[in-house]
Amino acid sequence: MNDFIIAPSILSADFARLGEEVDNVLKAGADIIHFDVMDNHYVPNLTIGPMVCKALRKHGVTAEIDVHLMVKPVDRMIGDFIEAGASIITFHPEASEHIDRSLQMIKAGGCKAGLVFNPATPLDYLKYVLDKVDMVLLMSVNPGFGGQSFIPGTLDKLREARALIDASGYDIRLEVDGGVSEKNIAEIARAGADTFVAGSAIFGKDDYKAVIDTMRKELASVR
Ligand SMILES: O=C(CO)[C@@H](O)[C@H](O)COP(=O)(O)O
Ligand SMILES: [Fe+2]
Repeated sequence: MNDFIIAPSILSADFARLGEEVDNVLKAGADIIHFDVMDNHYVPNLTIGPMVCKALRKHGVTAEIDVHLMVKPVDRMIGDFIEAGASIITFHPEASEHIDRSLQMIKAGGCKAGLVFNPATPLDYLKYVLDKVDMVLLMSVNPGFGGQSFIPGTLDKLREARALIDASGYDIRLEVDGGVSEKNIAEIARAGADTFVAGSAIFGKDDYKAVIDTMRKELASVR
């Protein structure tokens, strides 16, 4: 696994050719696949569920699948995604009645677990579960749609999250999601992120490899 992880969001892929799109973006140098699950309840949009995750595994995808649950309630979906072949499952703390239990369910199923913080959600929950999370995901847009602009205040929040993670001594990835592109990825990495979700910036272009190569070049200038 690279020090910096690039996680294309398939939300912006061509769903009619999803297997091929995932193969192409992995061939182009992506590290993992970001899989956005929206329920038209927690967020005002509806996307894909465990059956599609399972279909990608059946298609032959072996890369990690990073499932971002934007659903409420959370717990019923956890078992389904474990069974469907998810590698990482993250959820929004406001959407779970019992955050600690949801994290434990994910870990018990052999997946990595993470919490997702919306732009205006404070990081407070995190300090009580640092021993149970493998990933902290900061939303840099309000969840529900691809193609939105990066909210600049996320940079300070990333610095805050990075300090918390480093002080904890645990091995926790810090992921950022929303409006990430080759233009701002270096600045985002300097603020402390190590895992970068990008949907429209990659799938919105014809040459996925060219975008990912440029992102890696930008990241190389950071460390
Ligand atoms: O979770 C979400 C949106 O809610 C994301 O994963 C988006 O899919 C990112 O899309 P871009 O902002 O990179 O286009
Ligand atoms: Fe996402």
